[in-house]
Amino acid sequence: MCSGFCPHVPSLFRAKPISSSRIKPLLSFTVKAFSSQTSNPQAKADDVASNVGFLGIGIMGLPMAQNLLKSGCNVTVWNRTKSKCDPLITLGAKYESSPEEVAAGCDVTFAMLADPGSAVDVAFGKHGAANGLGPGKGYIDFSTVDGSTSKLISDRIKATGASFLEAPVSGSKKPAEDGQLIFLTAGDKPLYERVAPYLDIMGKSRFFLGDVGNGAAMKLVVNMIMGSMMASFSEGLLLSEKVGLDPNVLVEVVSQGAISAPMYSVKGPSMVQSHYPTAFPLKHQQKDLRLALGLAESVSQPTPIAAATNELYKVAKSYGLSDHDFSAVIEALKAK
Ligand SMILES: NC(=O)C1=CN([C@@H]2O[C@H](COP(=O)(O)OP(=O)(O)OC[C@H]3O[C@@H](n4cnc5c(N)ncnc54)[C@H](OP(=O)(O)O)[C@@H]3O)[C@@H](O)[C@H]2O)C=CC1
Ligand SMILES: O=CCCC(=O)O
Repeated sequence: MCSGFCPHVPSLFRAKPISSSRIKPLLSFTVKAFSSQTSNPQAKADDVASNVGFLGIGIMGLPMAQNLLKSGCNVTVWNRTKSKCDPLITLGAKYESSPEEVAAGCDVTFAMLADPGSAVDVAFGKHGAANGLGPGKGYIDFSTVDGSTSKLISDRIKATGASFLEAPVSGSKKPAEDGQLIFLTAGDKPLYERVAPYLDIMGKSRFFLGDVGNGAAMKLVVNMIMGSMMASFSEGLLLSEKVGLDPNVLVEVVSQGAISAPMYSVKGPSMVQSHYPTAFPLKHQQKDLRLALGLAESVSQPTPIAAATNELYKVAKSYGLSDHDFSAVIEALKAK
C-alpha cells in the first residue's frame, strides 16, 4: 500500500476557461474554475492507503461499496437497516453498529444517503459520524443534497478537525455496478486528491468544482434537466400511441437522431410495457427537482419547465409510485 499517492493517475488538466465577454449578453454570473479528470482503469487498493468506511447501503451504496471490496480495500459498513449490509459482510466487509463507530475506526468515511435529512442525521446526529472524526480523517458525502445542507455538514465535520468533500454522483445503479460513475466534487482539495484512487475504483471520471456547494449545484442542475427530459419523453410515448404509432418505433427513431440519449434507449422499451424496475427511485427525482427549484429561486432564475415537471412527479408520488423508477412518471400522464 502507498500513502495516498497514486502513481497511475495522470496529471490534472484544467478545462479551458469560458470567455466572459462571450457569455455576458446572455447570462451574468461568476464563472467558476473547475478541473476534471478521467479515472484510471487500473485503480486498485494497492494505490490507496488505509481503512475506509461506507455509510448508507441503498441502491447506490451497495454496488459502490462492493467495488471497493472487490478492489481489495478494507471496508467497514453501516446501514440503518442492517440486513442490507449482509452481501458486503459476505464479501469481507466489517460491520459497525453506528456511523460514529465506523468513522472512529476509519481514515476516510464515505456516505450515500437518501436526502438532506438523512445526510444530516448520519453526519452529525446522535451517534453520527462527526462523533468519531478528528484531525487527519476525511468525510466524503455522495448524497444528492442542496448546497446549504452540504455547507452545514461541512461546517460540522470541519469543527472536529477532519476534512470534508461533497461528491454527488452522476450515473445510476448500472454505472455504479460497473464502476462508471461521474463524481462532482467540491470542498477540501487535499482530501479530493487523497481519495481520488477510491473514486477511480467506483467511477470513470471526476470533477473538482471548488467550494462546497458547487458539487451539489452541478448535480441538481443535471438532475433538473434529466427529470424534464423524462417527462417530455413520456408525453411523446403516449402521444405517439394515441395517434396510432408504435411507441417502440418512436424509441428507435429517437435513438438514431440528435435527441438520442442512453436513458431513452434503456428505459423506453420497459416504459412502453408499463414496467418500471427501480434504478433511480421516483421520490429521489422529485426531491432533486424540489431542491433545484430552490436553487433557481435563490438566484431568481426562471425555470418554468422544471416547475411544471416537478408537479408531474408529485402527481406520480400521489399514485404510490415513490419507490418505482422515475420513468414511472409517465403514469401521471395517463387518463385514470
Ligand atoms: N439511484 C440512483 O440512480 C442515484 C441516486 N443518487 C442519490 O444517491 C442517494 C442514495 O440513492 P439510492 O441509493 O438510490 O437510495 P436508496 O433509497 O436506495 O438508499 C437510501 C439510503 O439512505 C438510508 N436512509 C434513508 N433515510 C435514513 C435516515 N433517516 N437515517 C439513516 N439512513 C437513512 C437508507 O437506509 P435504509 O436502507 O435503512 O432505508 C439507504 O441506505 C440519494 O441522495 C439519491 O438522490 C444519485 C445518483 C443516482
Ligand atoms: O441522481 C440520479 C442520476 C441518475 C443518472 O444519472 O442516471
